[in-house]
Amino acid sequence: MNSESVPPIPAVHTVGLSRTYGSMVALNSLDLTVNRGDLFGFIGSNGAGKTTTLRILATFLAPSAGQAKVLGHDVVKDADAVRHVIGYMPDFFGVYKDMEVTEYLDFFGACYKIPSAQREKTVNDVLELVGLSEKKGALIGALSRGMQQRLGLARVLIHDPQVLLLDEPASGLDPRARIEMMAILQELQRLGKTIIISSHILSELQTLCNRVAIIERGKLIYAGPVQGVRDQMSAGLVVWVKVASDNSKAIELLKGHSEVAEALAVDGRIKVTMVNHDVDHGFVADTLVRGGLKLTGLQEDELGLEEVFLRVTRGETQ
Ligand SMILES: Nc1ncnc2c1ncn2[C@@H]1O[C@H](COP(=O)(O)OP(=O)(O)OP(=O)(O)O)[C@@H](O)[C@H]1O
Repeated sequence: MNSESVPPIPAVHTVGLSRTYGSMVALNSLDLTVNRGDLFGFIGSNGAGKTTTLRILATFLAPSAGQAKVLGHDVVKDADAVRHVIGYMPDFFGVYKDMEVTEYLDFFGACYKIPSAQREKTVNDVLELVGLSEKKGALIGALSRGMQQRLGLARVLIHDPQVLLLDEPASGLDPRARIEMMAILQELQRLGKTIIISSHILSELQTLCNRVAIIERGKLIYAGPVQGVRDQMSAGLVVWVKVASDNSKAIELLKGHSEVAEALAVDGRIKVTMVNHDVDHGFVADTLVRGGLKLTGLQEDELGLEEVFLRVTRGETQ
């Protein structure tokens, strides 16, 4: 085998990863690959197993069965090596409210054995990355929730890890703080980090992540590009049509077309569901115009990830 054909080591690779708590199966044979450089969304409703997975990857929790590797290091056999390459931000973390921002980061820098001569620069760099340079001397307790989350992110960046495991980093943030957090994550991806972000807030991951995995009851339901979720889950493309008059004639004309599975009037418009997802819907306008009708609107239905998720999980939350 020549060197070009050796596949790159993925950022995260799990095979048959399982975790039980007594008789409760929290994670059920999870096979997951996250490539280097991915901004990877890990999606699941409450209790789906996201935190359990991230804690195993962060070496805080032992798997009951299966294997997990981070950049080729086994999380059980090679836990120390894993800890060096990851930055783990738990869903709930205590902040030392009476400490100043720089003191706090300096403390964690010392824990990671960053030499004191380097620490000031490292702390300044991470503060700049998360947009907190102005708050260097502030008491942590006086920071807003969004700032505290960003400080938490700064903390996990202090040893310059390659893989970030972020458990719901945007939870509890207002829309503005959430957008700021997402912008920072995009910047970190641009800097070459691999980022796994868990969330049940789907709409924000839709545009942020290049790949997503959906888990439910500890089982993987989907892994791949965001667009793939929509394609896989949407039975047929939906197009919304508006005609100047005579909806019933329009429906009759459309129903006569072999690509149309269903056409029905909904709130003054016509919802046209195609047989397939990847159909060219140009024929809809042709059919109506040739039938003597005046078309006043035509819009493809963009199936949101939220809706897809609901379809995918069929409400199987615990
Ligand atoms: N220490 C524990 N002891 C017993 N059961 C646990 C423990 N930790 C988690 N579980 C159970 O394992 C399942 C998965 O939990 P986990 O926290 O991984 O889910 P999650 O997807 O992160 O959920 P959330 O979005 O609510 O944080 C849940 O049913 C949970 O109740």
